Amino acid sequence: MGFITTKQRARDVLFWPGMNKQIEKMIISVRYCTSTEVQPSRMTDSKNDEHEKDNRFVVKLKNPHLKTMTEDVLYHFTLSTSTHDLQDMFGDVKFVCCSGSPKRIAVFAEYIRDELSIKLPVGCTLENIANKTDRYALYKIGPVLAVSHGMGMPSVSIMLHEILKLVYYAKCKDVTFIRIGTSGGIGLDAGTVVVSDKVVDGRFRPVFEVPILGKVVARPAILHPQIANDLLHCKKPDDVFKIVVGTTMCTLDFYEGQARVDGAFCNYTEQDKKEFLQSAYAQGVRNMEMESLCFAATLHHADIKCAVVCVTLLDRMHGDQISMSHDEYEEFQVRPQRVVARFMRRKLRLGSQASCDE
Ligand SMILES: O=P(O)(O)O[C@@H]1C[C@H](O)[C@@H](CO)O1
Ligand SMILES: O=c1cc[nH]c(=O)[nH]1
Repeated sequence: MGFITTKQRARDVLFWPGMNKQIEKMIISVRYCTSTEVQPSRMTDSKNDEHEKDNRFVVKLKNPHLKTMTEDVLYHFTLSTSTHDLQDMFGDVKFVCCSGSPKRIAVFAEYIRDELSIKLPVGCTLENIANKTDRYALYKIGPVLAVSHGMGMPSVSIMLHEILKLVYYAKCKDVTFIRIGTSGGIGLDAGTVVVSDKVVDGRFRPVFEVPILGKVVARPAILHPQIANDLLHCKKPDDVFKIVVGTTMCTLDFYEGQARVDGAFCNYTEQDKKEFLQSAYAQGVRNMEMESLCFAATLHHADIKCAVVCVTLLDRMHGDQISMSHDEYEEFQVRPQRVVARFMRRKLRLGSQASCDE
């Protein structure tokens, strides 16, 4: 769990290889305020019990080497299979929600705690589980893991390798990953929430290319259509923002990669840029960001359902610079979080069954 009492925060618990499992479990249950202390999710009826036992839903990884390792260190999260009981800490995770910025993911963790009515024990605060490193931030809020991934695909890829191993060692079942991001919109008002139905690279190709052992391996980037559809239906009539579905272009860079003319370099004209954006729009592209391709391809490769939901910060048809006020930015970035919260409440059967009620 991601909860540490203020008293406990000061002293660090020592774990060592070969530590008696019972002692280790006790320490972890005190340190992370185990799931018995938070309100259990309502996915516990008899139908779901059967589902829980069904091994088809367990996270499996296509790496035979993992089975031969005596210890696996999830280096960028300062977690390890020999110092942490990952199953005890994370075994009940159903959703992994990801955003670029550690600050935004911390806000999301607090927000989702309230939305899912997760009760922290008296004196406990939500704590960054990866607080010994400044690479990523990681929070656990009942069945939700909230993790930051930094900017760009290399950073997302490292996060995904380690979080996928985490959910694998934790024996998590039926997990869904959702990227909750910001993006540049194409032909959309700023503040629109885009649910991606497809992701493409800067050349309109729905594949993520990874050079491995000197050869390019192309992994198809595929999102889960049903989840995209469910997210889209989490719209409420009184929302002040639109939710649309569209293709997301994932680029290697924020400036030239996204046809901006305001980077340090630019050897094309405003007209060239306009034509590129118009051509993208004609091909169904509604926003641009920098992580979705690696996200969709890696999770599809791991046979895990995933979705991408991003708010647009500007309409790229009208300019390149993002110059909104801080308050507007804060309000915009919470919009996709609200949609995802409704979706998770619905899946966890909290509140009304009939809709994505908040
Ligand atoms: O998850 P976020 O909203 O941080 O992702 C987008 C894409 C880039 O990483 C970054 C550029 O500002 O924002
Ligand atoms: O224009 C934008 C805005 C946010 N993120 C991007 O990648 N591009």
